Formats: sequence, structure tokens, C-alpha cells
Amino acid sequence: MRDTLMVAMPKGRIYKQASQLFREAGLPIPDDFDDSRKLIFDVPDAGMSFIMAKPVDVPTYVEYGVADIGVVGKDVLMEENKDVYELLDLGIAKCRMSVIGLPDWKPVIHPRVATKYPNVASQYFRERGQQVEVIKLNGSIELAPLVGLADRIVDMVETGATLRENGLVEMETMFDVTSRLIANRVSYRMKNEAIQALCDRLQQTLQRGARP
Ligand SMILES: Nc1ncnc2c1ncn2[C@@H]1O[C@H](COP(=O)(O)OP(=O)(O)OP(=O)(O)O)[C@@H](O)[C@H]1O
Ligand SMILES: O=P(O)(O)OC[C@H]1O[C@H](OP(=O)(O)OP(=O)(O)O)[C@H](O)[C@@H]1O
Repeated sequence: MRDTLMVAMPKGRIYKQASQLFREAGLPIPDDFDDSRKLIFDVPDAGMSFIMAKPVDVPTYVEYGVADIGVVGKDVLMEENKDVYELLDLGIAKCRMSVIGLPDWKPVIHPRVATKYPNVASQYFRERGQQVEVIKLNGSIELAPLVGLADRIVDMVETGATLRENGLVEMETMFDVTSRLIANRVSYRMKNEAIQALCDRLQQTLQRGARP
């Protein structure tokens, strides 16, 4: 097995906060990674390499052991349901998963629910004994109730700006979301010392309150 610790980082909105947290923990991600189009970065001094993945793909890279550890939102972790260890709540990229609708929405027998998270949504309504038809979309989810594609949506809310600007309301908060550190099951055993050391450094940084 490789000695280098391979870390799957999500591109996009989590990356900025995750890379800042890693740096605060003394794990040297060079600044020039931030604006680069490169997908693999080696940091030999730290014995680490980073791969830049689409957020939804991070659990896949970790499950297959291409990456030993990864950073991913709890939303994606629940939706993808991969066979990985969840090691640490990093407390970054905070938002929430909610059921959203138009303010004048009236209950219907078999509502249509549009979402990027069909597994999470299906499970949520199933557990509540509510029969719904889940429609998978890939973005601009708030559009669906506005144009009559769906009665409700399940989506992320952070500032609430998207809801306000589109005249939608949060009907139920399903769960809070932050980013998590995850590990491949075999790597966790074979590289336990290195993974545990990294985990400890991140945890100490979080406890120092350097991060939210
Ligand atoms: N306001 C927000 N909306 C959506 N996700 C958020 C928000 N704030 C934090 N997050 C976190 O960021 C992750 C999504 O990051 P990002 O938007 O960069 O990726 P993405 O969903 O692949 O985006 P896109 O498909 O638009 O490129 C989510 O999994 C979630 O954990
Ligand atoms: O509460 P807010 O701060 O407005 O954030 C929530 C919005 O941000 C996300 O969309 P994103 O920007 O990722 O675009 P998308 O619609 O293409 O997924 C999410 O899907 C909401 O639409």
C-alpha cells in the first residue's frame, strides 16, 4: 500500500473552507492550488496528495480506496450511502436540508417532490408514511414548484436568499448539514497512525475555536 496519504477534496464551495481548515491545522495546502485547474496535487513534505473531485463523487473515490480519506457534505454522504467510515464533523459549509414549497401550497394525495437528493427525500417521506413521487433534478431546484413541475422540493437552505427571491417558504427542516471527514475502511486500518494523526490535528484546531 502507498505511504502517501491520498485526500479527496471537493471542488466548489466546500473547498475554500476545507483548505483553510487544513492550513490552520498545519497541513500545508499551497495557496496556488486554490485557483488551479490541476486535479492532482502532491505535497511530499507532508506525505500527502490531494485529488480534486466533484463533491458528489468524493465518497466513491474513498469507497474504492483511490483516496484514503475525503471531505464531503453530510447531504452527499447520506444520499450516496457508500461503505466508508465517517470520522469527524468538520463543522464547515453549514446549511440545512429542508422541505420547501409555495406559501399557498395545499396538501394533495400523491404530491410530486423535486430534488437533487432522491434517496434522502424518499426515505424521509417513507418514514413519515407519506406517499410521494420523487422527481430527480440536477440544479435550480427552486424552479420546479414555480412552474408546476412539483408540489414541493427537498433542497439545501443556507442564507434563505434563494427562497426569498423566488417567493418560496421552508415548510420543514429535515436535518442540519456540515462537511465530514471520511475514510476508506481498509486505509483506516493500514494507515491508522497517519489518519489518526491528521484527525487529531483537525480536531484540536476545531476545539481551539479557530473554525466555526
Ligand atoms: N447554500 C448551499 N447550497 C448547497 N450546498 C451547500 C450550501 N452551503 C454549503 N453546501 C455544501 O456544499 C456542497 C455542494 O457544494 P457545491 O455547490 O460546490 O457542489 P455541487 O453541488 O456539485 O454544485 P454544482 O452541481 O452546482 O457544481 C453540498 O454538498 C453541501 O454540503
Ligand atoms: O439559502 P441560500 O444561501 O440561497 O442557498 C441555497 C441555494 O444554494 C444551492 O444552489 P446552488 O447555488 O448550488 O445552485 P444549483 O441550483 O445549481 O444547485 C441550493 O441548491 C439552493 O438553491
